[in-house]
Amino acid sequence: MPSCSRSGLVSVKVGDNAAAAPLVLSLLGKDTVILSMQNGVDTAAQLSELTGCEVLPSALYIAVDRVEPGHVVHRGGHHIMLGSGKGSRLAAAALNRAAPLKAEISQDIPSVLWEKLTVNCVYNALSAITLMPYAAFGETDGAGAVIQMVLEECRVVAQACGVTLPADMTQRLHQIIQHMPTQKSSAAQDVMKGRATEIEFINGYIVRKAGEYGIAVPVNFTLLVIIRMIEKRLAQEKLV
Ligand SMILES: NC(=O)C1=CN([C@@H]2O[C@H](COP(=O)(O)OP(=O)(O)OC[C@H]3O[C@@H](n4cnc5c(N)ncnc54)[C@H](OP(=O)(O)O)[C@@H]3O)[C@@H](O)[C@H]2O)C=CC1
Ligand SMILES: CC(C)(CO)C(=O)C(=O)O
Repeated sequence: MPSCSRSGLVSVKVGDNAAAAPLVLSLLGKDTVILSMQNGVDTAAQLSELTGCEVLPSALYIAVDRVEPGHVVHRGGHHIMLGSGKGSRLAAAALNRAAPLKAEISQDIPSVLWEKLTVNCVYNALSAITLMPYAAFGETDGAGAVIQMVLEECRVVAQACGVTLPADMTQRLHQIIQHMPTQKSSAAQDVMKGRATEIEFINGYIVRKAGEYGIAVPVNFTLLVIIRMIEKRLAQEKLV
């Protein structure tokens, strides 16, 4: 018999985990399963450290945009992959009941999270810099080549970390454009709202890991620094 009866979904931006941790803890029941609905490879582990509780990681292929308070637009995708662990079956069942989603449990969540990280490395920064939806990347001369360069850097770093990205990753990236063409990345939404992005946990993660292994990742590094500059400008604009 499963021993967990409730699921708590954490979907604050990763940078807000520390601030949100006391609230998360105050809402926990004895059997609550915490599910991180956040991007990034190690963000569930970070939340687990902050709360002292087991946190299930997940990878979301669901494009949403909170266009105003209380108004969320779904722009495509309906797939969630959960890590396996205490309460994961109940959490997946609850998600499948609550919304027209396809929640599944993966026995190899590190690979799933690295694949999702690669999707985010490719699309989040490009969309945040250009403020364009994913369809634009399929239509812009040269964008495909940039996407491929980001992917190949991620592939080498993933391999150094012990994860082999799927051989058909280029096609998988293309499918993202097909499944959510009108979506602007969560990072683009942050920029449009004048907020800090999660870039340090996306391309920034690749750059840090690449540094540990002595791997050159110039394209990811360039995207990271451009977003840092945009964030700096947004922060300065808030001061005036
Ligand atoms: N948007 C998308 O399509 C996707 C997003 N993700 C991931 O999901 C996560 C959430 O992203 P997204 O939904 O876009 O982010 P949003 O910024 O739209 O939503 C974050 C929410 O967290 C709330 N929040 C912030 N700080 C706290 C706090 N200390 N206590 C309680 N609530 C807090 C915010 O409230 P307030 O508005 O009042 O500040 C806001 O409602 C991210 O990790 C993102 O990478 C993954 C896949 C797709
Ligand atoms: C699924 C996707 C790519 C949707 O835009 C996302 O994870 C994000 O925007 O952060």
